[in-house]
Amino acid sequence: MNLTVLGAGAWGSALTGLARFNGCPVQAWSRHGELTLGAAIDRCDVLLSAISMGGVPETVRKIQALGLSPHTVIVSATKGLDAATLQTPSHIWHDAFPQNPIVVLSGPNLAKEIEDGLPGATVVASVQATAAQRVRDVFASDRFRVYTNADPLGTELGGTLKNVIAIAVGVCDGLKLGTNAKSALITRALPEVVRIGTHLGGQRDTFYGLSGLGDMLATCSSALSRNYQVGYGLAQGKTLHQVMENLQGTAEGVNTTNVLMRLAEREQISVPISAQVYRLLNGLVTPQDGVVALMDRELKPEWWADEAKD
Ligand SMILES: NC(=O)C1=CN([C@@H]2O[C@H](COP(=O)(O)OP(=O)(O)OC[C@H]3O[C@@H](n4cnc5c(N)ncnc54)[C@H](OP(=O)(O)O)[C@@H]3O)[C@@H](O)[C@H]2O)C=CC1
Ligand SMILES: O=C(CO)COP(=O)(O)O
Repeated sequence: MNLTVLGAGAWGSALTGLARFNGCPVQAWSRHGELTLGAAIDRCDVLLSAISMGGVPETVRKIQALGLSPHTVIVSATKGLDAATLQTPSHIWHDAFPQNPIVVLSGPNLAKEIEDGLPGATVVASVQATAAQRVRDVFASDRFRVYTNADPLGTELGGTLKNVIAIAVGVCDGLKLGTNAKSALITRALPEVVRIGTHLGGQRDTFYGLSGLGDMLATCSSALSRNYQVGYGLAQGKTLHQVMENLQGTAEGVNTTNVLMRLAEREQISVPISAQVYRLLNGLVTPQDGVVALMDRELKPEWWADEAKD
């Protein structure tokens, strides 16, 4: 099975390494490399995109113009939301290539740990089980367990929404608010992610699995996470511009937060934690005042029978 990986950033490189470890022939394409996009997509069985969200629509358009075999399985490993359409990356791929099987790959996968050969697990999700299984077999090894799942949207949204929460948790740690506060924040963020994700069409159980809770725990508990680093830097009094200038790689949560707030307003979904992250990123609140706003919220039962309530 021939694999082409689009994007030679941290995640694309780690996934290329995992496939090569399994003996899979891999071509890695990046816009600055020597391999042309035409040659990269020619005769590939699996085309995996690890391009950051901002580059997905442009790359999809280029591949549409070149033409892609309808038999090629497309794998989206991007965790973001498109600012123009408010869509997920796999939706953009599906709209452009409706004949092709689409698989989402997402999980608690800090690229650096995978590059270091540490054990980990992920989810490959598709409405076409055989496509998910083919992708599983490309990446699964004794260092990387790959689970299949039939809910690509829920899998993708879990990986995307946790980036917003990782910014909030970075703030919490940057302000040295303690382990109790951090545990409360992550735990209360979970129903928020479930509320948004299920409203948008993901299945509830998916958000409690590897691609939901699993990825939230990884990203919120590691200083390797770029999104966590954004929150941490803001809590130290840096401006967003200063934080982004010094960041190694992409922190999708910044763009995702802005897109999420537009979605939440349009769909009337209550997102109290994400709303404070939005206000912080847009200079409408200080980190300290964001904490006060969350602590001052009306007291309520921990669980509502109606999950749409916060
Ligand atoms: N790093 C991680 O641990 C993980 C990351 N992800 C997700 O994977 C995605 C990529 O992350 P990561 O690899 O870390 O980010 P990086 O910043 O390291 O790499 C981003 C990649 O996207 C490419 N790219 C950006 N814009 C364009 C464009 N217009 N056309 C073509 N290529 C483009 C970059 O190319 P160039 O180098 O030429 O700029 C680069 O290869 C993100 O959505 C992230 O959330 C998911 C799981 C783990
Ligand atoms: O998605 C990730 C881990 O699963 C990587 O997180 P960051 O993008 O915050 O580094």
